[in-house]
Order: sequence, then C-alpha cells, then structure tokens
Amino acid sequence: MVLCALNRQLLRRSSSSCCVFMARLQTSSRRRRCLYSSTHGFNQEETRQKLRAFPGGSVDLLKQDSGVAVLTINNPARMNAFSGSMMVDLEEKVSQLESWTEGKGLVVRGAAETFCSGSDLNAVRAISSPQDGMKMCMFMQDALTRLLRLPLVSVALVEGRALGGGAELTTACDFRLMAPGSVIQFVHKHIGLVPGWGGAARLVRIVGSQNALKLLGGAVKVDPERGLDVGLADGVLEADGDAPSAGTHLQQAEDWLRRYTEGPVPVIQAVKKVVLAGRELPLLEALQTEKEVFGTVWGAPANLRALASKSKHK
Ligand SMILES: CCCC(=O)SCCNC(=O)CCNC(=O)[C@H](O)C(C)(C)COP(=O)(O)OP(=O)(O)OC[C@H]1O[C@@H](n2cnc3c(N)ncnc32)[C@H](O)[C@@H]1OP(=O)(O)O
Repeated sequence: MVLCALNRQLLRRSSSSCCVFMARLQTSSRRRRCLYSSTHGFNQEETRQKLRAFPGGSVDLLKQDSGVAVLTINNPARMNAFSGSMMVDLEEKVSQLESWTEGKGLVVRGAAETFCSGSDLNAVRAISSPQDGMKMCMFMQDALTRLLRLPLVSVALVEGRALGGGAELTTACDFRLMAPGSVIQFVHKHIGLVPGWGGAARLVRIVGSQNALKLLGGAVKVDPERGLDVGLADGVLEADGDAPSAGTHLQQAEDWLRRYTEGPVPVIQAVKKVVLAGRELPLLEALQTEKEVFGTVWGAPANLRALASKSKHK
C-alpha cells in the first residue's frame, strides 16, 4: 500500500519535472548552438560552403535497432583523410545523432580497416590562409565537441592508423579500443602544427598533462600496449579471425560496448549526462545538472519497475 502510494506520488512528480527537463533539452537541440559565433569571426553556414569546395569521401551513419549506431569515416583512397565535404558530413551526422531519442551507444570507425589519416593534405594546402584555417578549426572543434557531448556512450574502434586529426577524433569518443597492429599518433609536430580540432585539450583530460606533452611533443607512435599503459586505450581487441568466437573487430567493439549500453534508453543517456557534467562543469554546476538529470530518472518507469521487482545486486 505504502509503496503503491509512493510510486503514484513519484510518477506524478517525475512526469512533471521530466517534462520541464525534456522541453529544455529539445529546445537546446533545436537551437543547435555552435561553440563559435560571429563574435569570433565565425559563420557556420559560410564555412560549410567553403568546405564543400573540397569534395571526396563521405561520413556514413548507420542507426541500428539495438540503439547502437556506427559512424564510418569513408575515404579509403586517402586512408580516410577528411576532405572538406567530409567535415560538413560529420557535422550533419552529429546533428542527426543529437536528435536520436532511441540512441544509447556509438561506434566510430574508419572504412577498409584503417581509422583516419587526419585532414586531407590536399585541402590543407589549398586552405592554408590563416583566416580559412581558423574557420576550419572552429568548425571541427564544434563538430567534435558536440560528438563527445552526445548523450550516447561512444567508442572509437581504432584499426590501422589514426594520425593527426584522426588521432584527435579518437579523443572525441568516451572510449578507445585498439586492434592489434594499430597506431594512434599525433603527428602534428612533424607538419609544423599542433592539434586544432580540440584534440590537445581532450588528450590532457584523458592521459594527464605529462603524458599529453610526451605524446604531442614527441609525436609518439602509440601502439595498443603503450595505449593501455598511458590510459589512451581502454581495451585491445583480438586479431580479426584469430578467435572465430570473437568475431570481427566491429562485432568485438559492439560486444565490448554492450555492458555500458544495456538497459533502458533514459537511464543510459542519464548516465552519460551526469558523467559529462562532472567532466566539463565546475562542481556546483555539475551538482545542479546531476540533480536535474536525477529528477528525470527518479520515479520514472525503469526505476518503478526495478523497485517493484525487488532486485538484488549479488
Ligand atoms: C588539425 C588537423 C591536422 C592534420 O590532420 S594534418 C594531416 C596529418 N596526416 C598526415 O600527415 C598523414 C600523411 N600520410 C601518411 O603519412 C601516409 O600516407 C600513411 C597514412 C602513413 C599511409 O602510408 P602508406 O601505407 O605508405 O600509404 P600511402 O602513403 O601510399 O597512402 C595511400 C594514399 O592515401 C593518401 N593519403 C594518406 N593520407 C593522406 C592525407 N592525410 N591527405 C591526403 N591524402 C592522404 C596518399 O597520398 C596516397 O594517395 P596516392 O595513392 O598517392 O594517390
């Protein structure tokens, strides 16, 4: 009786707070606020047009019924280097994922068993003016920041090479899994650059500033063993075909991710949101966000079902 009354109360309370929060989320995703604006000399639409002038390849999105999507960087003739139009593609696919209400997880990988060799050097040469370089940098920082902020648990599946901007892309995922023989390398120094797609800021948060300085300053080749050692890799996959039960690298990555994506969509998305808040916000703001997110799951159907089933955590 008491439990039923409490549940009814919780349901009423949670549905109203949930509505307010969801409305806020929907509004913010409709506005799709970019990191940069005209005050930074940035116009997203104009930059899109400029980037489209460098075509080639694509970024493909497959949303699956399991709630796990696969994003494929697809330009094998150039080791999956990012052409300008692929940068625009990426931003559009991130937008689609931002409004995917059924999503729980994301695997980011490259086509043809290699991850991504960074920016297309032909485009880099063609847009070498400082102003246009800044615009490309702001565009990609925005796209990759929004990728990391998706309410999905994301993993970069690194096969072959992740170089330059490709290495930066791996840091825009929550986790990195490396296949045998794969390498993550911030090669920027060798071409007189530093990361510009947000990769340095994220790398410091992942491996700490000492390790980040070593990896960037030495343009170190990070193989799976070193990746685990410095904390850049979260796991190493078995060689494709070595253990038939293990399946392809993509299957292995999806299996690995499942332990974090199993469960109701609102709960998985809420987990990602509270971790993101803790990662990005000052403590008081993070606590407030945690409270708001907590309000969306407290007394919600998954919570009520679990309470009613008297589950034990043995
Ligand atoms: C803020 C962003 C900063 C950046 O991302 S800058 C770009 C950083 N990336 C690089 O410098 C990578 C340069 N590429 C390489 O080092 C090598 O091509 C790489 C990836 C190690 C592969 O070596 P190999 O296996 O020997 O193959 P390969 O060199 O023959 O490459 C096959 C074809 O792919 C092309 N390719 C590879 N990476 C590219 C890139 N980033 N931009 C444009 N084209 C690229 C390469 O030119 C070659 O094409 P082709 O067969 O000669 O027509």
